[in-house]
Amino acid sequence: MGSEALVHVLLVSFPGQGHVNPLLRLGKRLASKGLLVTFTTPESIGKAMRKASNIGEELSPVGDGFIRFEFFEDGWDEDETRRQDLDQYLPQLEKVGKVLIPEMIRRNAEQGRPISCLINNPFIPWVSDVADSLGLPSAMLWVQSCACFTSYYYYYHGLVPFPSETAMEIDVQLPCMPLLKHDEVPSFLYPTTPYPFLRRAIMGQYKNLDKPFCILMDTFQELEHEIIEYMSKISPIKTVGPLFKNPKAPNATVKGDFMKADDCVGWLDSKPASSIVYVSFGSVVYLKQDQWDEIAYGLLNSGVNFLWVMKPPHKDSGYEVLKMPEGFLEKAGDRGKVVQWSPQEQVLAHPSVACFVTHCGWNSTMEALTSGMPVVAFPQWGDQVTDAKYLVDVFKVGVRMCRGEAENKLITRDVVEQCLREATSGPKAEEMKQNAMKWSAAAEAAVAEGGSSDRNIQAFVDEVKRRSLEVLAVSGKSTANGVAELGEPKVNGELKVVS
Ligand SMILES: O=c1c(-c2ccc(O)cc2)coc2cc(O[C@@H]3O[C@H](CO)[C@@H](O)[C@H](O)[C@H]3O)cc(O)c12
Ligand SMILES: O=c1ccn([C@@H]2O[C@H](COP(=O)(O)OP(=O)(O)O)[C@@H](O)[C@H]2O)c(=O)[nH]1
Repeated sequence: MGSEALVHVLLVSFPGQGHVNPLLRLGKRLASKGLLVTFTTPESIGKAMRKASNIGEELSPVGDGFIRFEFFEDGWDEDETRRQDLDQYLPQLEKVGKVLIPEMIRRNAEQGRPISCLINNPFIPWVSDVADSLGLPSAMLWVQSCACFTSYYYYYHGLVPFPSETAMEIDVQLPCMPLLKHDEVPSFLYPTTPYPFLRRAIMGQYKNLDKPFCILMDTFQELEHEIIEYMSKISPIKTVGPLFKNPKAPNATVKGDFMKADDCVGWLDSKPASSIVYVSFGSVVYLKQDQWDEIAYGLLNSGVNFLWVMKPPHKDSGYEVLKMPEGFLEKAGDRGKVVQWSPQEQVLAHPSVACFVTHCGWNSTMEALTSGMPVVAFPQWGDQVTDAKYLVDVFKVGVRMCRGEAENKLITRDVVEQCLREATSGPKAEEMKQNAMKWSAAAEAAVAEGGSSDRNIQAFVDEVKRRSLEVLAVSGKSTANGVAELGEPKVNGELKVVS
């Protein structure tokens, strides 16, 4: 390559799979539009990512730009159990991040790659403070729906009543949104949530919401049209989703999985079209044994083929390792496959898969919609309960199997079987498939050249470039032409170009 000059952005991610995936996808999108992107998250996760995914020291070309990784130590021993407690871990990340991220930024400038903009995802809002203190612009990638963004916004500012200790069961009406029943409001906002630390983590982000100059969102205009338009007047939001589609670099192999995906594509290939139910509850939800058993029997009794993700619990989570019911695997035989982690994007795109039993995490929701995949909604907590409401009642691509963990109700094998049948055959299944295909087409159009999300990404890239000239002029650290020089591979500066 010649002496190309690229504007450099630093992406700082909270160390959760549902946070790393969208931020890394944004990174690839920005790189494909000609930026140099450095992605960073704590080394504890970096280690898992390097082991499971295609990540090395090198600079990876993506479209017109490049992406590279640097990880930072969170200052705790490898086996520190306090990482499981966000009330302890988030302040620790802030303490070390406020020292190490500026050092990383300085080091990059010294190596000829000055950074022009910082982008973070929720739970680590101090990244904007770091940017401010260095005179750099910052942006935030919101990794849930615009509806949830709005719910938290109204809660944070106390604009409407939410369920409270004295009025637990009130419904919530927000502008441009369907009425949310009390248990369809993001559940971290319930007074009784078992995860108050996640409410605090989100509220921490809202406290700093005036700092980023732009709030990018992994959704698209056509999907949440009215609420996006409404919130755009209040907050500088720009929709850029679905991020997992990257038409300019569809084959970029850089991935951020924490666990190596089990091989299951050959098995999917061996099955008839639309014959498989894919079951996955994402990276953090962990069900109880009795519920797991009911799902297992529901799958058996319904007669469908199935691919089921059974991830091991985190060793410090305190969860008991789930077991399949006695004789289950034998009875299922080749009708079913159980894996620890799946290549979900590939699974959802596979013609043998008929529907997706999902916990309705926002990433899974966007991936399902974009892949034209009907869902059976099995939300547990947080934004999942709101996403389930939208999947079923607004986007009309889903059957509801439960209302969330707060209901504390065992969903029996009969209900599981009935939902699976409803989602895989008959008029309802067909209607949902058609709707899903419609969303898939809309999603493709949003990210295609000139589509709503593509225009927003381009505008963002242009803005970052414009601001980078200001930043570098002020800091006086500019290279001759004000941007990073990516000339010959630098052997000392860990910049090796692979093509
Ligand atoms: O990784 C975590 C951690 C965590 C805890 C300790 C630690 O050391 C590291 C990480 C805590 O809560 C989470 C909550 C999440 O909710 C998920 O967040 C997504 C994005 O906000 C949503 O779309 C999904 O619906 C929702 O299930 C996703 C996560 O990845 C995590
Ligand atoms: O077996 C699996 C399960 C999940 N995922 C990915 O992990 C992410 C999970 O994010 P989501 O928001 O759906 O849920 P969370 O794990 O944050 O609750 C999504 O991008 C999925 O594609 C995957 O690749 N393989």
